[in-house]
Amino acid sequence: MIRMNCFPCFTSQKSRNAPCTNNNNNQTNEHDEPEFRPPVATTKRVEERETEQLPVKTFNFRELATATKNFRQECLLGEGGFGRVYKGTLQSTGQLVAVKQLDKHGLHGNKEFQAEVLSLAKLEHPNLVKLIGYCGDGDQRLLVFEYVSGGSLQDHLYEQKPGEKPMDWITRMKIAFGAAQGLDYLHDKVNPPVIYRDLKASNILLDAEFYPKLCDFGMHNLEPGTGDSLFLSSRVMDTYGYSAPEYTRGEDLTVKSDVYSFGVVLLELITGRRAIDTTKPNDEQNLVAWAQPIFRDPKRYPDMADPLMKKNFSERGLNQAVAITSMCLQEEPTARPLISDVTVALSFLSMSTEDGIPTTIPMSSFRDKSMSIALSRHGSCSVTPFSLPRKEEDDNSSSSSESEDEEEEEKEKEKEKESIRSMKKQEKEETTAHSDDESDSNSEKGQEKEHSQLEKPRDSSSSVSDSESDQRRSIHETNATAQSLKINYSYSSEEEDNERPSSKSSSKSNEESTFSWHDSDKDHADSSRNTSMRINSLAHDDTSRNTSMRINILAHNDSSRNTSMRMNSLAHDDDDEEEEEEKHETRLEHIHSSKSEDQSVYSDEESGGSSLHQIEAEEEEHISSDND
Ligand SMILES: Nc1ncnc2c1ncn2[C@@H]1O[C@H](COP(=O)(O)OP(=O)(O)OP(=O)(O)O)[C@@H](O)[C@H]1O
Repeated sequence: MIRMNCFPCFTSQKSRNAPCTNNNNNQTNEHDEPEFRPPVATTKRVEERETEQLPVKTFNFRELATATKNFRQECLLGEGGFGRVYKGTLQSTGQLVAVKQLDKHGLHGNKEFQAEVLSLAKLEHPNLVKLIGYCGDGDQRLLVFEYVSGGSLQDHLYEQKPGEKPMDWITRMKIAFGAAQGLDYLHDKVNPPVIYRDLKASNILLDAEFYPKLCDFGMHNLEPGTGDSLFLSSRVMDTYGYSAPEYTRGEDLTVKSDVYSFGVVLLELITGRRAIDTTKPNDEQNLVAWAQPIFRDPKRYPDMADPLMKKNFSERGLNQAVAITSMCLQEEPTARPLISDVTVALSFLSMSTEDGIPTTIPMSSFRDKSMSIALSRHGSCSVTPFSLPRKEEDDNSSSSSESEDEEEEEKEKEKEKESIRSMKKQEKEETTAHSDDESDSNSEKGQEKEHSQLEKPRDSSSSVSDSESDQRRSIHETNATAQSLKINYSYSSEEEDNERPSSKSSSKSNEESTFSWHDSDKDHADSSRNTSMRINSLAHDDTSRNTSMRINILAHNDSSRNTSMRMNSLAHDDDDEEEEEEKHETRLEHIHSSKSEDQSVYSDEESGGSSLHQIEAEEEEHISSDND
């Protein structure tokens, strides 16, 4: 039923005839002339004021009725769980807006509504649809948002217009990156964190340049009929396919539930398949259920990709994206990565690598170990178990009390344990699944290693819009930060503990290392055996001596050769899991070689000790850090 259609006096003959573009894919630019301008005399604003200290306006109902041509059908953009959404033009400024008319079931009181609106208005980020204002006249509950002209991600993935080109890989990764940034803002930059609860492809809107903006965030308390099972069930149906397993188990939702939903969206971007598609055969209708067995079989990753992309993507990038996705879709919430870590990883994947420059994700970029563990597991980095300190955000924690630090560390350890448990569980499943095809499994390991190396971004020089350039600046900053990060790495968790900012400084805390990974990629034929890892151990001691150690990992199994350094990852012993988890650590121990002093063996015991990589280590001593 169409509501609020009783304002004929606000609609001129001209406006009746004027088309109200309700095609949300019409690429209308916000700066274009608005297509509808009712006569000034009939649309005089009764009231518009800035709500105290907040960039949100109150609109009266007439104003919004005018903007949407009395909520005419032709202005209807669509109807969702909250109510109908109309495209409109604010008469006072000519700005295009989306007016969301909240369903009146379970109507919230005016004060309650206002309070919700004010807290919504505080959420501002380039990747979130901006709330411009609201109307709470009488029993009206309307929200006015910026209009996003390009339609939703769902439209572009599944409801393409004739002649519309399918989205390419980089565009998809950029959309994922932008959406992750929006979510990261809600989870990490807002206090208290906002759980989105409703992340899905139809809630990711795209502007004319495919810049993503999340909508319907923070609206939980405005849901119609909250507490009314009839209305709740219709929304759950809509979100079905995106909801985390804990939701179906009746547990509380957390930020990690959003990470799960994000994983589903990422999977949709990669595969071009809907989260739920009832037109597909039974075993393919639920996207995650369909994808789970494929996650364990990297050989099948390329078949997973959206056929519309016609394999126009780097296989390595695909493998990394799938690795991130499968991590987000872990059954156990605590085993899923932080969205901030997903964001960092996607910042690298959303960079074009057409020039074939080897790319790097510094492990130090990740705040939580689960992401580096996941990427390591998918062969993106073999040197997982370095104990990494948290990123620069934690610098702020120096002001926190010691008990908070301890609590934080406990949580970290718990998360790490959970990740390892989850990995082991999955590894066991894989072992069972592949026990009848050992040779395949071996070749997979090789393939994973070959294709899943981490990528180094390069700057894009194309001209961009303001918002996009902001985003690129942000990408650049992220990368610059990541690349310049010095890892205070330690060889055991005890040592790591000693290196926490809150700890008393020790000589170890002054040992800083930069870590970069040069990938062996198919694209670089000759380098396929020469994955080179450069570790610059910068000893900031009184003599300012920098020790730079170069380690080349040669991807073959000849362990008998030339060893001077051994890296043991002690995280794998089924007999004594708890103890091993405590020992989750990497050791560098120098062992002697019969042939050469400058080569090493990297022993990855996590993979059953079967993969030994030759490491060539050359120690260079620099007199000053200037030489680095
Ligand atoms: N700010 C906006 N700019 C442009 N179009 C919008 C905007 N907000 C919503 N829309 C469009 O309006 C329609 C309804 O959106 P709405 O968010 O209410 O529902 P939904 O996302 O389809 O479902 P749900 O409410 O269950 O999430 C969708 O087609 C959506 O793309």
